[in-house]
Amino acid sequence: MAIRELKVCLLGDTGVGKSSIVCRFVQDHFDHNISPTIGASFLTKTVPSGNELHKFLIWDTAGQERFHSLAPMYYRGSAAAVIVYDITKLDSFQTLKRWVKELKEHGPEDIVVAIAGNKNDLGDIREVPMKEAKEFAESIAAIFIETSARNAVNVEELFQKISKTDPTPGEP
Ligand SMILES: Nc1nc2c(ncn2[C@@H]2O[C@H](COP(=O)(O)OP(=O)(O)OP(=O)(O)O)[C@@H](O)[C@H]2O)c(=O)[nH]1
Repeated sequence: MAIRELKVCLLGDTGVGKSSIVCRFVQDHFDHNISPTIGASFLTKTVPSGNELHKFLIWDTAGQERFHSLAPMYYRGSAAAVIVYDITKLDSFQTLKRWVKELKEHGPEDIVVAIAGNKNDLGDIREVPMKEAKEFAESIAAIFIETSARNAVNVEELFQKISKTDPTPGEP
């Protein structure tokens, strides 16, 4: 069976749940006390898709501002970028917009962008309306999905959507 490799990086503010999304996808596990990422971490997961196997090579970057300058090392080689915000933190949506701008200016030309509004299990304290985020995603032709790493909602779907867009492989 043919294996297609897909390099994906996760970007977004600290604490939005990037590592939790990856942990849910790769290990189907959620940790309430997960530590902030230092630098970046790398994980892989292979999933069957039709007649192929899709191997996701995932770079989970650190959201803390002091690590910002490392991000180009990860997004430059990626076929897709998942930019995550926290639906309960308006600030994290502003940070997402800055990531979109940075990717447009410095990222690979054909990079597939997916926007993930995480923590949708916390809808009662929501600060970012889904409609606003969806419209923003449409305006930049990005994939949009709300996820809950905690409740395992839409995490697999997020990666499925990325593989369906047929992103070109990133540079080595
Ligand atoms: N309620 C809820 N909490 C979540 C969810 N995803 C992550 N969290 C919590 O949010 C906090 C931060 O999660 P992380 O996965 O470390 O966030 P991160 O974006 O990787 O943070 P950095 O590594 O600093 O960039 C942790 O306490 C998680 O348990 C979710 O879907 N729902």
